[in-house]
Amino acid sequence: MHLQVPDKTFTRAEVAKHKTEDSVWFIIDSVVYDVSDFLDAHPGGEAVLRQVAGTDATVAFYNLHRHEVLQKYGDLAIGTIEGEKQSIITPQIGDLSPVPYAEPLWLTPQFKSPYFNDSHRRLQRAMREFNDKYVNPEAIEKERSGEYIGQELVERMSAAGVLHMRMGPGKHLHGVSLLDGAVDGKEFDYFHDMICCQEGVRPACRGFQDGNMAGMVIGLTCVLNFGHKNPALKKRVTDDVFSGKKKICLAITEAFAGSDVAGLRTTATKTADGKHYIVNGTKKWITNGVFSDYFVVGVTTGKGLSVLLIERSEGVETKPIKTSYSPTAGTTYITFDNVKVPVENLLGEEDKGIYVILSNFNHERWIMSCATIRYMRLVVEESLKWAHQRIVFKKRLIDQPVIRQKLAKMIALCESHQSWLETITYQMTKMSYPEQAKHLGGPIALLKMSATRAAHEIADEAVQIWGGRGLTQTGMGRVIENFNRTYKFDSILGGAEEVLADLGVRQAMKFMPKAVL
Ligand code: HEM
Repeated sequence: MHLQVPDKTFTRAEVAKHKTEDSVWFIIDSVVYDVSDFLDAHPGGEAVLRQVAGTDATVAFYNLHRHEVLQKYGDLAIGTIEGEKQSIITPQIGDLSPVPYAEPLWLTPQFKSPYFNDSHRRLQRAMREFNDKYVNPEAIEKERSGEYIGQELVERMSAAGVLHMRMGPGKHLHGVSLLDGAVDGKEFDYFHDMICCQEGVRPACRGFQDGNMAGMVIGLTCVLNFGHKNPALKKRVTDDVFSGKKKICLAITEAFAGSDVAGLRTTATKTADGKHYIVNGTKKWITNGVFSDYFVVGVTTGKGLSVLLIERSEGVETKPIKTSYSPTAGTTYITFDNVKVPVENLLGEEDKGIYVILSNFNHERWIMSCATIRYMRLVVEESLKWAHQRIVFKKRLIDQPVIRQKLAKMIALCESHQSWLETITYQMTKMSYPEQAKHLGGPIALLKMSATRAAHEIADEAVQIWGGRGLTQTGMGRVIENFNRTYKFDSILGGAEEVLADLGVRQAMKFMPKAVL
């Protein structure tokens, strides 16, 4: 599809006359723009527009702007040049990108994959359309403004089953309408899960990506899997969260303990009548905490760790923490001051909360790998587009061998990690939960560790390709700037790179045969 412009046509000679004080016209990709009333409003200033008045400004324009600028300011177009057609494609809602390597191979028509069936492809199409229409515009707006996700979007995601799908495969999907039947909840597997996760990265707003119910993805799991002691509570919380009425988060890390969860210092002491716990302590870096109603909290209970579901109530205070990504993520410092929690709110067994916490880790780390790897691809796509459109030293960037070297490295890192991710995902579809815990903890830890190392390399190369724009939050380099500023979140959250590397090798050590040498 091309830009929608008025039917009128002009000759190039007619356009050339409009370079006067009162009238400034120019041509971009065969479309004629009258910017006479836009001169004052142009963010790049009036002088630059006057310099190209009456001429074909296509090269100059694309050297400085993203194509989407022309969609936003479509009213400035007054017609096309007689006998000419637009050549630049305007992406439409739901479209796949035609740029090489911009989509994973399984979505590239010429390539085949053993892993994906029709329901995966249907879900991918439906998810992309849904995100393009509803999620991405809000993501871009909220990433910039720092406001939290809007209730209308949360409810729309709830009605479409998008919130449910974010929790991965399971009974919670049975009988739920998922994007108007794009996939049946019973056949939803980890490849569907991967699709939801990877499609969600495309607006390139790392803060909003977490602000968009990341707390639910890691917090509600504990209620679904370990809330059996109190079925009424489990049902109420699950219904509240899936309907979008209430929000939930996972509160484990503290100023005292990050990846080292055994060092937690928030205490839960039973009252004399044995009916309540009294919780005291603090939690730090809690995603979505500021706007959450429910907190899944790691506490010490004397002989070990336990996990409690705590409702926002007297003694619970939350305040935002400023981080290097957008405040829209709702990163929070929480204090619990003599908070009274019914014993029925215990998730799993007392003093055995470590199993509740650990049970979350593999899926969380796998999700983070899906997202990081998809974000890397977005950076590759943007960089390929930019390298073809940016002219420096009288050549396109792509014509410089040094730029092609950088792109080659970026593409290779991206493709190799996606392939590894798909291999592990396939194992997940074939293994029971205990088998996954036994055999995949190590590989998933190594995948996440390696993906974030690759992200580090890609961010570094991409900023070198983009120059100042890779450090500028608005305009052409927006995606690169966001990636470079935020990729570190994934190398810390859910287990730091070094901790995961060590875990991966220690898991392998467990399987070493005794007599190898
Ligand atoms: C219909 C035509 C145009 C529109 C709607 C437009 C709009 C914009 C917008 C929205 C920006 C802010 C940065 C961004 O979002 O990318 C911008 C920046 C700029 N524009 Fe334009 N522009 C147009 C044509 C041109 C042309 C033809 C030139 C020069 C030949 C030009 C030169 C610039 C410059 C130098 C900047 C600053 C870029 C930077 O900070 O990196 N613009 N323009």
